[in-house]
Amino acid sequence: MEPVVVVLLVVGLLLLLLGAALLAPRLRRRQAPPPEAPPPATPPQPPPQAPPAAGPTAEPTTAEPPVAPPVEQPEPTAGRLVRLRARLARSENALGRGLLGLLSRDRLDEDAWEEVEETLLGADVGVAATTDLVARLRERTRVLGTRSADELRAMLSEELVAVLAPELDRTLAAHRVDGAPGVLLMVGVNGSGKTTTCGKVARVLVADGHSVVLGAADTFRAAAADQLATWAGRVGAEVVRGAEGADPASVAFDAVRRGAEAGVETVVIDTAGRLQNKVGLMDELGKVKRVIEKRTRVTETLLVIDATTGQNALTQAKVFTEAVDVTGVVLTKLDGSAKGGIVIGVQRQLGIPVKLVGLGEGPDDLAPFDPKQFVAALLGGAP
Ligand SMILES: Nc1nc2c(ncn2[C@@H]2O[C@H](COP(=O)(O)OP(=O)(O)OP(=O)(O)O)[C@@H](O)[C@H]2O)c(=O)[nH]1
Repeated sequence: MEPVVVVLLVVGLLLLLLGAALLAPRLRRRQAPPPEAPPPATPPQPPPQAPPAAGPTAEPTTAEPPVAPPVEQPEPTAGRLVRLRARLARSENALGRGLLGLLSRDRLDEDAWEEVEETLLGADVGVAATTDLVARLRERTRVLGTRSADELRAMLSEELVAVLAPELDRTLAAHRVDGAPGVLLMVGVNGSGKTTTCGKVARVLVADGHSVVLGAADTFRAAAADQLATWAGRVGAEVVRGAEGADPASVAFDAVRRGAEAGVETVVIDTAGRLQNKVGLMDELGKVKRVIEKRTRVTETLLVIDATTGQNALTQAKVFTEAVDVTGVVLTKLDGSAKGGIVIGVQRQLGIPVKLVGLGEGPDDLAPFDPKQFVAALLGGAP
């Protein structure tokens, strides 16, 4: 064999050995066993705890369950008007004291009677009721002759109470009938205080020991449903609401169905009060009522009127009475008005009893209306 060939063979052999030496570890790695099999099952371990805070008494932290807001105990309704009578101070000054001052004049001439008339009209008593009242007072002061302050006060009180028709039934038909919850429908223009009044009425009912479901059928204003939910939460009542812009009638229907399932005493339904279009309003309210009545009867329809909007409120109120069969009036914001005579005017012109009055923004500032107590507050003295 040629020496060159021998050298080439040796070099080739050496290269082969070198290549084998380099590839061997890689091949060993490729054939390595799969990762370790999981250890046998053990009971689940608690998550590792954060190291305790420094200090000898530190305890390990644990998550607190969410805390529901405390359920409030509303004030009883009896005597609320008496408690809130100071809120009528503005009306007391403008109407009560004004009239008493005028009638105690020595000479009640035509000018004096004109002033009495103006005082009554200025307090929103309305023309018809003012004419009646002045005629009655003229007659009685004539018969009475000389008048002591007490006699005058008693006479005025009797006449004001009489013109408030104390014989009207002012009880709220909000209770179960024929095995179904009472249904209270709240209507009125926006801003009159409907949503607030729904909340306050729910409290009145809860205060009297009844259970309530609230229906947020004012789907026009999203905040109204939130507002209602807050009122409900405070007294532990349930609220049924729909999506913003949902059909108010369907929300009202769901609320009534839920109230029936839960066996509550009353379902209180808030509505939107857009007045820009009378036909639209009548259609909407009419439909809400019709749809509810597929299931059960609406036992009370309350018209909420803002006392501070005066005679204008009456014009709007009439639209509602044409749309639905209103059974009672709630006069809100009487605390902010010097025109307490609106109670007389509203009742007289609508022919519907005032059942509740709002005397403030506090949760229990809604009182069952009582003519004698109201007149006593106006004139300042015991009923
Ligand atoms: N001072 C006073 N404020 C009241 C009374 N009742 C309601 N309000 C206030 O009137 C404002 C309007 O009340 P809401 O209940 O939102 O009126 P609403 O009729 O539901 O209004 P919409 O939802 O827009 O139709 C709120 O700020 C209430 O706190 C009351 O008797 N006295």
